[in-house]
Amino acid sequence: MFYYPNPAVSNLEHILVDSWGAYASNFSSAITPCDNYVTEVGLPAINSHRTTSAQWMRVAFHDFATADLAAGTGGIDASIGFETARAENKGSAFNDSFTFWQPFVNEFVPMADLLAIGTVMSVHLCGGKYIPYSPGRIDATIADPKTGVPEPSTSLEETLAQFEQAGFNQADAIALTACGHAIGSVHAGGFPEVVEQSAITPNNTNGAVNFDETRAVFDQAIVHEYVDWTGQKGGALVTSYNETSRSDLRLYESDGNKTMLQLYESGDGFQDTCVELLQRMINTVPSNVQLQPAITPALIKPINVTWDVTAEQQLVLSGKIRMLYADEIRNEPVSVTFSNSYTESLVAEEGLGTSAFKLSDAQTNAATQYFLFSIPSSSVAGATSFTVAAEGFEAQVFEIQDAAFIVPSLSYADVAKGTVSITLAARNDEPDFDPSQLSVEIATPVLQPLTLAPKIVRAAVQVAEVDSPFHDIGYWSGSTAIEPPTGAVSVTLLSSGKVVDTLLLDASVAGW
Ligand code: HEM
Repeated sequence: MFYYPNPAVSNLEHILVDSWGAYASNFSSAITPCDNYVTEVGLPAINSHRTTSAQWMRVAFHDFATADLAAGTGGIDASIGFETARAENKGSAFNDSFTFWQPFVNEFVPMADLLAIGTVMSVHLCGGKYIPYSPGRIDATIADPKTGVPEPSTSLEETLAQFEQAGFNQADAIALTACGHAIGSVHAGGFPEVVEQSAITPNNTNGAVNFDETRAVFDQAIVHEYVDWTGQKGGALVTSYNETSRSDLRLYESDGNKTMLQLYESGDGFQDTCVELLQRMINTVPSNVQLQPAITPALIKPINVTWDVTAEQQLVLSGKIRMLYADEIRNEPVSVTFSNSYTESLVAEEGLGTSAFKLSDAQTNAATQYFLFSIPSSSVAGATSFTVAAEGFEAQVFEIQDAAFIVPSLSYADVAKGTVSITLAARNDEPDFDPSQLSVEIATPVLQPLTLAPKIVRAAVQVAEVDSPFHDIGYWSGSTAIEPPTGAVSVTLLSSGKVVDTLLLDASVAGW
């Protein structure tokens, strides 16, 4: 299967862009609407007063908070998964979030990248601006030996020292905390030292006290209600019955409320401040990690483009093209032209999608439309690329190759048997292509002890030539044992060590 520009960016771009409607990513569905609690369903979810979007941002903060900038350790590396038994990481947010994110982890998408994109999505879908999102984080394999997430009882001096070590000065610490506490609640269930148990009622089963009157909207209300002393007055960490637990009050007052007043007066500037600080937070990574350039929404995106063999033994190139429109869907034709000159005008599917993105200062959210194609190999023989063109779009070229590929309909993970079976197809009539140089590797995300973040187990698959229905294409098959996968098993086909094809098997909720 061809992933553009690569499997990691293709997967993560889907999460970023496809928010609602046709092919909405199951990731954003968890925080739609923004007060949704995905861990429970129906009335229990509503009465829980837990907020998945808020939990995601809290998890990112706690993973980040043990960063030591000078030492180059910690930051967003999903080590928080190993650290949930620490008193400083009380509450259900960590296990709830990791349980939800687990099926999305695969060889190309580490838990740490999901942790970061969780904050981007919560802010972006729930009223805030887009935090430029760069992938490339690496999952920790052990707990961060360093502790130090601020708690409600932590002294001001220690709290500021903890932020300082992670690269945030006093003004940053105040503003970042106000941004974080723009959504969500403090729960008496986990924090009886902050919220009195009387807050727990049949309609509020965890005794949630919201930070502001707009619990699930990423807005400035937290700052207004604190400064104006209205509504929730900044929330339970300001007003707690227990003076020791008034950590937000101590922090906000630590510079004589200067930062909070500046945020108050900055209007929309609050959102920009949050973008800047939250971006710094999610981009704080161990010094050996190199983040990739920020992902931008693809205006033209080929999806699930692959060679496959039909039941009638016909070799076909199929897939879809997602078009992303800044405003209205245009009913102009979309065409695909192959490098051998074969061209087709594509027909749109009925279902439309909506993105949380607004493109190039458009007033409305961007919209998506999908175009299917399925083309016999005889029409595109020898083609090495295809060009997608449509009125109002710059035409884009996407590379393909047909020397060798993993056959999707003949490759599968059998979870009950604990095996992966792969069939690959390769041309045996091309003088400069030698099928004997092909090798297959798989990478399986599996459970590991002490954290809900899967680890990736790699294995080679030995293949042997088998019968093929074609005279110019040979088949090679093989299988290998795997542990139960938690997400998509990735299959990589290499020719003399160079990747020629990739296929994610059983992507289920993480797929298209
Ligand atoms: C002095 C610093 C901080 C302290 C002491 C603190 C403490 C807390 C506590 C006790 C809760 C309640 C959790 C629960 O009941 O489930 C909470 C919630 C939350 N915190 Fe913080 N926090 C701090 C800074 C931050 C920062 C910097 C962020 C993010 C940038 C953040 C994001 C959140 C969010 C989103 C929630 C709501 C979670 C939910 O509704 O489930 N916090 N915080």
